[in-house]
Amino acid sequence: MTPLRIATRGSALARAQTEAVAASIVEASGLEVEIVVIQSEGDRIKDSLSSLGGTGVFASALREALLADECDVVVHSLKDLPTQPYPGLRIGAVPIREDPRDALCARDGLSLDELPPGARVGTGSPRRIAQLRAVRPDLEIVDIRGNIDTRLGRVESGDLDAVVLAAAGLSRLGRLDSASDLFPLDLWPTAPGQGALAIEIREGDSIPELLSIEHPPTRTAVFAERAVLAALEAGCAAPVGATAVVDDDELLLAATVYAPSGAEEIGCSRSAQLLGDDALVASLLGQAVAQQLLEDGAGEIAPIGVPAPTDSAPSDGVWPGDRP
Ligand SMILES: NCc1[nH]cc(CCC(=O)O)c1CC(=O)O
Repeated sequence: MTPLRIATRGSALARAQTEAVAASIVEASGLEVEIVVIQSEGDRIKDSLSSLGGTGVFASALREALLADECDVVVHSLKDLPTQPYPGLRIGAVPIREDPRDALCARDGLSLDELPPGARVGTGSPRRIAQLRAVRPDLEIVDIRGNIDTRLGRVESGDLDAVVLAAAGLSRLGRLDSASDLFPLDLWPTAPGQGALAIEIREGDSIPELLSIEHPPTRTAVFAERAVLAALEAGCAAPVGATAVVDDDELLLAATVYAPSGAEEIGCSRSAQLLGDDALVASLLGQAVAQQLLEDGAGEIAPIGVPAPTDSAPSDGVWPGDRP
């Protein structure tokens, strides 16, 4: 039997999460697997992400490999996938989500409140910048990029007082001990899909073994979060946080759009009963939240597109996640 070829980016985080996915597939199905490492443009280029020309730089090399039959399955960080569906591909599984919160990794175990005035905090994400400015306008925010170890290294070297990173990434790399503060989602919603993975496959393929790693409540929650961004027509520079959770038969969704300066924010939360077509409910709830945000003026405070949402549900595709 030929092994299932599972492709990943080459970063330590991507490899760690792909190895975990591969291990659960093997454990659940006994399938033989092979991990294929693919270099992406996003990994090679060290400039700021915004100069790379939009979303999807991390995903595109992997997707091309999938379409070229160089692999059978691709593991992505869901929040890095653009919202539009990719022709010929679909999301074959969404595994159970890790902690979706953002973490502060500060020197001396400091919390955000305890950072001294003017402390230097590194992040490249417009959402995190706006959130930091909103609560601590005195901080000096330093635009950084690079992988998680590089970012943590800038705190260890004393160059920065702190960085903000996803708890999920820290956890997957065994670095959660570096987190000195975990931000509650109700005050600090994170990127749509943060903490979740997308297992992408070719549209026409059927890989029943993937069912063993599918977690339907995670899929429903992240699709609702994605639907907000898709309906906001938010570009990659849009400071938008969204967080959804499935509780019994209820889907709860909250989203906030920030002015880049952090001086203003507009939030909305809604819930819906899950009775049947969960993907449709997720999509409609996301659209309703986005529409409310736009009615409340989100388009005036943040760089987002503002066409009125149509009454057709968006496909289950992908959306412009925020940047690292
Ligand atoms: N933008 C890069 C990226 N993509 C996924 C994660 C973390 C893991 C996840 O959210 O699933 C990170 C790093 C970060 O934001 O700190």
